[in-house]
Amino acid sequence: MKIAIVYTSKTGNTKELVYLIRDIFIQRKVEVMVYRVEQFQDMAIDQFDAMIVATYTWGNGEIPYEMMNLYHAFETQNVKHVVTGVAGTGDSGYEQFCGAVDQLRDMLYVHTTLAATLKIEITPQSEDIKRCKKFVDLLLERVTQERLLSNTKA
Ligand SMILES: Cc1cc2nc3c(=O)[nH]c(=O)nc-3n(C[C@H](O)[C@H](O)[C@H](O)COP(=O)(O)O)c2cc1C
Repeated sequence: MKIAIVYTSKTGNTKELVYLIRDIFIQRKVEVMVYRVEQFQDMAIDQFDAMIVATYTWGNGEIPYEMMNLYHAFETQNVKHVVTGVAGTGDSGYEQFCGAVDQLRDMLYVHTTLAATLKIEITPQSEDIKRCKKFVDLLLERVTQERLLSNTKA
C-alpha cells in the first residue's frame, strides 16, 4: 500500500498535525511518505493508493497559494481511483473556519475517491487524537474496500 501525505504549514501547526497522523499510520504498521507541497510539484498523484492533503487556511477562508499547483493537478490528472483525505488546522475566530479544507474537500470529492476530512482548531490537542485515529482508519478502510472492488472487476 502506497500512501503519501502532502502538506503546507506556515507556522508549524499543520506540520504537527501531519506528524501526528503519520505516527498513527506507523502504529497501524502502514508506511507513509511525507512531502511538503513544494517537494511534490512534479510527482504523479496516481502512483499512490491514497493521499492526504493537509493545509492551513489563509486570507478569508482561502487555500494557501503554494497549494494551488497540487489543486490543479488533481483537477487535470486521471485520479478518480486514488483514495484521498483532507486535513487542516484553522482558527474558529475567522468567519470560514478551515475554509481551505472545505474547498479542497469539494474538489477532491469530484476528482478522487474522498474518504475523510479533519479540521483541527489551531494545533492538535490530546482530545483530538481520537478524531485523528478515526480519520486514518476511515482512509485505510476505504483503500481496502477499493482494492476489493477492483479485484472483483478484474
Ligand atoms: C492572515 C491570516 C488569515 C487566516 N485566515 C483564516 C481563515 O480564514 N480561516 C481559518 O480557519 N483560519 C485562518 N487563519 C488561521 C490559520 O489557518 C491557523 O493559525 C493555522 O493553524 C496555521 O497553520 P500553520 O501553523 O500550519 O501555518 C488565518 C491566519 C492568518 C495569520
